[in-house]
Amino acid sequence: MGYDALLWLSFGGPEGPDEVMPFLENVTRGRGVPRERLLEVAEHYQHFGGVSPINRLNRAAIAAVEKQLAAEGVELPVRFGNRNWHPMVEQTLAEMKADGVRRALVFPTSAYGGYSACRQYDEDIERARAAVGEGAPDLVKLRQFFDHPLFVSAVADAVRAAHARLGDRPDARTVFTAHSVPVSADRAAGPPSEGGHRYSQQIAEAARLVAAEAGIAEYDVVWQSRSGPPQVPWLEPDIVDHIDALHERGVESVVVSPIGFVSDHLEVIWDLDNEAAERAAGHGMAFARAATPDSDPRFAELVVELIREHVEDAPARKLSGFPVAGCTVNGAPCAIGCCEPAKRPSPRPA
Ligand SMILES: CC1=C(CCC(=O)O)c2cc3nc(cc4[nH]c(cc5[nH]c(cc1n2)c(C)c5CCC(=O)O)c(CCC(=O)O)c4C)C(CCC(=O)O)=C3C
Ligand SMILES: [Fe+2]
Repeated sequence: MGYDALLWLSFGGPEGPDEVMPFLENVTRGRGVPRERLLEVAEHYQHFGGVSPINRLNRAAIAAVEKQLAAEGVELPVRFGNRNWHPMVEQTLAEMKADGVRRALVFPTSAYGGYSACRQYDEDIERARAAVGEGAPDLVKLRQFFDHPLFVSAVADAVRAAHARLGDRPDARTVFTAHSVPVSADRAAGPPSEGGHRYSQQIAEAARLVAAEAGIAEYDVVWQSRSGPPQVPWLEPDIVDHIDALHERGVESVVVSPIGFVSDHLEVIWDLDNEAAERAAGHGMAFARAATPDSDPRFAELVVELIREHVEDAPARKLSGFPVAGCTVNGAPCAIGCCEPAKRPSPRPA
């Protein structure tokens, strides 16, 4: 098929208490995130013994994809590399080169466009290839999949299951949440000629598709886990504030679907299962958090389908009218200036 491997490219997370601060420093290097925010987030990790579930979940998802590849008779070894923590993508790519890989597909663990969700993975690819230098494997990134029917149906079933846990109350409110980003980053998301806001538009579209499939007429789209200095505007409302607002409107039960994420990483198990759930409990509201799609068998099918679609040059199976995006070679952006990193405030006055 012209490819020697699949590189599973993810965010990374610490796997012990001593790894938390070095990990956080990698994530926030040069990004103007205040020290206080870093220390606060470090606390969240320390509640779990300094271990984020993200690496374990990626390894489990990779095992499922390996099984699916074998079942479909596709011979493609899968390698795991991260942006911010071990196994670091630079190291993985060096090993791939040593093993004779010349050309690999890349599956990034984000379904969406935007700087943090798409373009930054292109930068990771570029950085890793530069680090490996001469003879670095060519890397072809697979497309964004927020509107793929397998993604949508896996999330929709998880939302249905969460409603069932609350006893299928007709008044239960469905709330979709995704990682907030600076308003400036969302404005810059997508090809410059197409008006920006591609990240928030795709989140809204995925929520619409999931709600339609789950038969939910009314729902909200909100944001979580904002970072950065307080004076910089990020996408709002925040999930926790939104729970207050729902309570004030008399809503008594809520289902929260982390549609912006593929797995239960730390921002899901802390910011939702802890902070948002506690706020709901404080108001006496019933609360259920819908599962993320990575543990659904359809997720492995989705990954293999994206691979086949690419190598067989088959038409993209998708439910939205947004153009196919994200599939580029060796870290090139989708278009000149696409999802350009937003200008970030300097951490210190210049
Ligand atoms: C859009 C988006 C996704 C979804 C797309 C995708 O999945 O890739 C995502 C995923 C994740 N974000 C994660 C963790 C963190 N994100 C941070 C900071 C930031 N995220 C941002 C955006 C996003 N982030 C932004 C604009 C920042 C500000 C700094 C910067 O501009 O880069 C910080 C720094 C501390 C803080 O201030 O929160 C941490 C620790 C983890 C791993 C959790 C674990 O360890 O299990 C995952 C999967
Ligand atoms: Fe993040």
